[in-house]
Amino acid sequence: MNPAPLSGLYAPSLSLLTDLYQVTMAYGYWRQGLQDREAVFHLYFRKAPFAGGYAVAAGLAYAVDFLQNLRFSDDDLSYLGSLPGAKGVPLFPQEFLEYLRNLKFTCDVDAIAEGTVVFGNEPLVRVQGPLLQAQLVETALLTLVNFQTLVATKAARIREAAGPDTVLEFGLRRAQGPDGGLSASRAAYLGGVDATSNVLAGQRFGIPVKGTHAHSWVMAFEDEPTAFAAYAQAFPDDSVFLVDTYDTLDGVRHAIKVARDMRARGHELGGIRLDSGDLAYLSREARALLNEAGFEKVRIVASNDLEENLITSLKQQGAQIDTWGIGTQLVTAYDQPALGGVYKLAALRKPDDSGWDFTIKLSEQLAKTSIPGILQVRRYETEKGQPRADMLYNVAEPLPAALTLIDPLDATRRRPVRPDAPYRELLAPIFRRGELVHALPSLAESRAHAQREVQSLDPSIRRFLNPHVYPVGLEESLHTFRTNLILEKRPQRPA
Ligand SMILES: Nc1ncnc2c1ncn2[C@@H]1O[C@H](COP(=O)(O)OP(=O)(O)OP(=O)(O)O)[C@@H](O)[C@H]1O
Ligand SMILES: O=P(O)(O)OC[C@H]1O[C@H](OP(=O)(O)OP(=O)(O)O)[C@H](O)[C@@H]1O
Ligand SMILES: O=C(O)c1cccnc1
Repeated sequence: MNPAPLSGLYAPSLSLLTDLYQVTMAYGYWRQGLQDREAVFHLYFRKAPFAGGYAVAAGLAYAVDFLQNLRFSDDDLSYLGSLPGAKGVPLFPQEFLEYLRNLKFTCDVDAIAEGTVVFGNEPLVRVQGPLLQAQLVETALLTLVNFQTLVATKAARIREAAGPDTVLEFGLRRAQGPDGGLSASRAAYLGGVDATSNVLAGQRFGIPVKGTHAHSWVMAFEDEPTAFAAYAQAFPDDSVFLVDTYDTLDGVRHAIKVARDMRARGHELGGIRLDSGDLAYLSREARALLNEAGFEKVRIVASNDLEENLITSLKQQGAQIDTWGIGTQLVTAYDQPALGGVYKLAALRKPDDSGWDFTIKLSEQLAKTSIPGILQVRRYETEKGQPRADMLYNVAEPLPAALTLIDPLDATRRRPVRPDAPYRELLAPIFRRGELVHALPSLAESRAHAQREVQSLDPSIRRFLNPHVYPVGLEESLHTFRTNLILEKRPQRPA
């Protein structure tokens, strides 16, 4: 089941979830009669986030929901019609608004499945269709895919650090507003956390919901043992006590006392939570106290501004923590709050329909120069399914028999492709002529896919510190074409 992830969160129609310039360009194209010229855009980021070696694609289900519902309502049109230009005349004439009223999304969309590991320069989404439409959806696609890919990647890193431990996402209170919280909970689950404290995300996406209690629960009673006992009365088999309100190790002793009473009544304490102090030391001490008292199975949850590097360090210090509660750092992607995904025009059908004009955006930096063509990503893998290298190629041109990958940033770095190397193509058809042609996987399936994908990467690419750079190359004829196009477009100024 795939509930429409955006429904009810915002205005009845989300078609204005865009930058004004998409609408002004749409009007301009319409005036020029260019609205139906066939165009191809790619959505991609340039560099994996968090100085990491990979990203986990996410947000496609939101993008599909958005595109399926792309229609301008009467309210949308009257709002656009109310916008004044500088001289007080309406920015958009009525005839254009009538055009928008009848507009239906008719593009082809190909995309990389959520949960797939992806690298810089690889199109996560490719939109091909009438120029006006393909341009119009830029901003929404970027906002939907950039943030979730960022958070799913952060979650995958936290999962990597936590190993087999349980990871709970606790971020809603610190998230960037309601959808910052909701879509972060979704992306965090996709990227590998086990459960969320966010009840709306549980209801909407079927994510398991879990939690403990706050300090205020303890503060609302005369003392800590009374508070724990009261919580155990309410949840005799589902209690995790927060033990650090006054003194952590005294708190553990109080939890043990109440756990004994629970056991006498046939119930078991689920866990304790540490939320301050030296988590390595306190968790070791807590584990020793619990084990001595015969509570080996009581879990130790830790929270307090945790992230992947702290988890790694705490494990190295011998922390006895088996459940990690992660809020702020995960849902706000604290160390890199935005993924710089972009959406670039890469091909335009020639006016006489005789083929394609491939387009390029130049930049002073080669890293920011776009890649022309109608791109597919081919992932070469070992027989065991470990990714070895990715090749970007232009599906509109024939592929040569002998393939060579060329590093887009350094043409001297080349790799010939073994003719029999197994591969898979990452971009799959999602929409054809505006019709959804792909059965989206459930969130749980995408999460399982993400875990397999990240696990399949070599540890040198997964490590946090100076990860190995995964090879992504341009197919040689694409590289040559791009180089020539750069030379053709760049002004050659005399020395
Ligand atoms: N053994 C440890 N090694 C490294 N970092 C730790 C360790 N124990 C805790 N931390 C982290 O140190 C940071 C600060 O914790 P600190 O104990 O200084 O303040 P605090 O416990 O948050 O205080 P407060 O009582 O205000 O919550 C947190 O991010 C916490 O997760
Ligand atoms: O630290 P995070 O990763 O964001 O995890 C969520 C935090 O939210 C709760 O704290 P609370 O709102 O009570 O604030 P405080 O513990 O930071 O004082 C909880 O005790 C965690 O510390
Ligand atoms: O359930 C918890 O322990 C929890 C939930 C939200 C934020 N911090 C902790």
